[in-house]
Amino acid sequence: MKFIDRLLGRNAAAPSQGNSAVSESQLDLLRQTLATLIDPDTGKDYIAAKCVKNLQWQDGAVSLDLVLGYPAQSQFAARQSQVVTALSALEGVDSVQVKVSSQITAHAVARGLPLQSGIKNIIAVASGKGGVGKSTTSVNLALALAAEGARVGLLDADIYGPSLPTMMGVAEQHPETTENKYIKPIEHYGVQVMSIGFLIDPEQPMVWRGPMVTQALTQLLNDTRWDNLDYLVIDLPPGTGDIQLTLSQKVPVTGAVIVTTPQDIALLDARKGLKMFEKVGVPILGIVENMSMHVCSNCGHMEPIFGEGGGEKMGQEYGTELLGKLPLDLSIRLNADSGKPTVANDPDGEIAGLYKAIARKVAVKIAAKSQDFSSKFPKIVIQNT
Ligand SMILES: Nc1ncnc2c1ncn2[C@@H]1O[C@H](COP(=O)(O)OP(=O)(O)OP(=O)(O)O)[C@@H](O)[C@H]1O
Repeated sequence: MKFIDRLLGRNAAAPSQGNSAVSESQLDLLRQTLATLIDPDTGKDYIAAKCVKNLQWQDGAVSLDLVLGYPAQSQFAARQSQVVTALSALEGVDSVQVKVSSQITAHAVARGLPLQSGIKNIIAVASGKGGVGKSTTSVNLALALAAEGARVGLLDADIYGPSLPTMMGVAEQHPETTENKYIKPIEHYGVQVMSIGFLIDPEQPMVWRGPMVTQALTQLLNDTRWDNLDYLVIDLPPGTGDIQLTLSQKVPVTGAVIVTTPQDIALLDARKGLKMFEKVGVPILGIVENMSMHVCSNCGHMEPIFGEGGGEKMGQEYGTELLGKLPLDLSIRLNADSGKPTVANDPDGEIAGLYKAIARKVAVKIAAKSQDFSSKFPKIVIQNT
C-alpha cells in the first residue's frame, strides 16, 4: 500500500478517487441485481436483509461476502451459485467470487433480562402435555442447529424425567467441575449437554417442590461453563405450572417452541403453554406437530393415528407459524432410545431434513428479532426518570 493511501486511511484494493464515479455506478448495478435475489429462508432479498459485505468490482472481477444471520451450512453452495449465476450474467463481469458464511448475534429477550454469560440466544422447548415428543424434538433441534454450523448447548430442565443424557448417548458420563465452582457440560455430537440427570440418582423419585426445582434449574443454568454458544436449547418440564412460569420469568429466553401432537387433548394443553408464554412476554417462535402421520414400515400405508391438521389450526388461531411436522416413525424412537438421535444417526435422511428445516425456521425467526447490544455497553444503565 502506498504511503499516501495509508496516511489517508484508503484501502489500496478500493477503487481510486479518479474512477470512483464509474465504480459507484458499477457497484449500484451489482446492488440492484442482488436486490432481485430472494433468500428462500428469510423471504427477503440480500440487500434488504443487509447480507452483502465487501462488495468489489475491479477489472471485470466481482467479489463479495454473503453473511447470513442464521446457521445454514447445508445451503451455502446453493446460495453461492444463486449469486454467481445472477452476477455473471451482467455485462462486463468476467468472474464472480462469493464467500458465504453465517454470523449469529445475540437477540433481545423479553422484559430486558440480562443475557446469560456465554450464551447468545436461548430457545425454550415446551409442551402442555407429557409424552408428546418434546425431548426428542429438543435433541434433534439442537443437533440440527449444530449440523448447520452453530455452536449449540442443550439443557435438560425436565427435572422429573431427565431423558436427554440417554437420548444423547451420554448417560454414563459425569460432568467435571472447573475453577472450583463451575460444571463443564458434556460435549457429544458437537453439542454441549447439561442435565439434572447427571447430578441425581435416576433410580430415585424426584420429590422436590416447585421453588426447589426452579432454584436448582436456574443454578444449573448459571453454574454451567457454557462455551460461547450461539443457541442454548432448553427442554422444559411438561406442563404449564409454576415451574415453567417462574423459569420463563427468570431465564432470558429469546423465544419458545411448542411441541404438540395433532390430538385434541394435546392441543388443548399446548394452547395453555402458548398462553403462559404470552403472559410472561416470551415470544412464540412456532409450533412443531409431532407424531403427525404414521407410515407403515411394511406396506407404506399412511394413517393419522393422532388426528390431522391440529397444529395448522392452532397456528392460525394464535397467529403462530407451524414450523414443521414429524411423522410417527419407529426409527425416531429407536434412534432416541439408543442414544443416537435421528439427526446424528442419519444426517442426510428425510427425517433429519425435516428437523433441519425446522431448525432453520427457528434460527431465521430469531435472526429477524432486534439485536441485543447490552454486552457492548455493560456499564451503561438507562433509567426512566
Ligand atoms: N415422531 C416420533 N415417532 C416415534 N416415536 C417418537 C416420536 N417422537 C417421540 N417419540 C418417542 O415417544 C416417547 C416420548 O418422547 P419424549 O420423551 O421426547 O416426550 P416428552 O414430551 O419429552 O415426554 P416427557 O416430557 O413426559 O418426558 C419416546 O420414547 C420417544 O422416542
